[in-house]
Amino acid sequence: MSDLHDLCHFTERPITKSYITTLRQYLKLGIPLTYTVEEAYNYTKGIETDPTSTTTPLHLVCRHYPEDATDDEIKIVEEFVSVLLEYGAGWCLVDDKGDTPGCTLVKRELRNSPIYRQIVESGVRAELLLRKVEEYQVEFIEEDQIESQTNETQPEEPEEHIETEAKDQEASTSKYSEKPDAACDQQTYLSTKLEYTDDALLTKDAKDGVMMDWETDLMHLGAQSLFKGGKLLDSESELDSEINVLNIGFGMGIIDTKIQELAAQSPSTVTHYICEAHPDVLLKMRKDGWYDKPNVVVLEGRWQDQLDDILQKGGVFFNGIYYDTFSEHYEDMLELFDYVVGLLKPHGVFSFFNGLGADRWVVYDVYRKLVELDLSNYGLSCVYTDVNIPNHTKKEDGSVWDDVKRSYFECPVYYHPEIRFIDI
Ligand SMILES: C[S@@+](CC[C@H](N)C(=O)[O-])C[C@H]1O[C@@H](n2cnc3c(N)ncnc32)[C@H](O)[C@@H]1O
Repeated sequence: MSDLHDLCHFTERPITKSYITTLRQYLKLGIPLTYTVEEAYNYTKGIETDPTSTTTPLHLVCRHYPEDATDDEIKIVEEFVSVLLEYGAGWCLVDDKGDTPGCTLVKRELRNSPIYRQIVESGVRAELLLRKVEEYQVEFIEEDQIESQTNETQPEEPEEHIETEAKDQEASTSKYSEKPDAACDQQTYLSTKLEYTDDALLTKDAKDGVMMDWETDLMHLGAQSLFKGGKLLDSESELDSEINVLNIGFGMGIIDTKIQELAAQSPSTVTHYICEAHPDVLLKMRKDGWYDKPNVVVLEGRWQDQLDDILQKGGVFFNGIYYDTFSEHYEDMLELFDYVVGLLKPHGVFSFFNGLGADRWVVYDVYRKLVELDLSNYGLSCVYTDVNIPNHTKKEDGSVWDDVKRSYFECPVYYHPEIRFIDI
């Protein structure tokens, strides 16, 4: 433990400006505000191996932020956190307990605190910056490379991008794992055998949860949102005479079954498009008679190809589009937004299964904002309904995740998105 770490314990009360002054003094002395408890420990013990966790000063602030802080003290802590963030505190580094700073606040039930909001905003900024860095393939040069480059007359191209050590200790921001397996690589997934169980669709060998029936209520909400796009503009109740609904990703057919139910109740003719890429799922759809249902159009293949086709041919526009696939990433969804603006009717509704970053609440909150920002660039606005999801982690005889490789949803609340063109 160093003086910097001690400072983050807020043992001296009240918390006054002197905390900021001292923090800035440490900065002047060249102490990085990202200095971890593990690094300090290793330094004092003469240990040379790299630590496996990163308990940063920001973690300590989140652990020791006093619950009874006065308004004046809260303002100082906010300023303290701003300085930490300005000087590189990572919003998604994990500490010795496997928590990010935001997770620590969630555990302390301080999700409504201003510093939680600061961390979420910093997460949004970091993700946007990271995207730009990746988009423009910005290369970082290691210090020793800089030295060698400045010493040499013929500068060499740096051979590889730097992988920061911290990367291994960051919380995952994607729905599924980082390893090149069926859960994150489309080509691998599409050639992986699947199996339907009583309450789930899994990859046969690795037991990745492709779809699980605890999501049923959320799928019903999704289906209802799509039919809201059946109403004509400037009308309380007048419906399109022809309603087109598109669901991307059949899985267990939960949302499609609900769409069929709502279509049967609708006074308008509803054409129900289903886009599905996996051969095992297509086989199941055929066996279960989906190909024979009137007004159902099965688009066999990846949405990337199928929607391109529809857009090229023209003539079909949707009142509702729902997106819920597997082994795709946020970048894929960003690509989908291009098709959404091209294929959604002016009064249509787009929705998706929102599991973005949902293995940690703070990451889920960061993605909530990112999605809003990204959609606004397409002239779309997103309204969330917060839904409690009781019992999604438990069933009578254990957890719903017992037979599944890893849980992909750990938040007690689901942010159900309804997306429309702005000003509609
Ligand atoms: C999570 S499940 C969908 C569950 C569905 N919402 C339900 O209510 O049961 C994901 C489905 O998307 C399909 N899929 C994955 N990538 C796809 C893609 N690029 N295009 C079309 N379908 C895809 C998978 O094969 C799988 O059937």
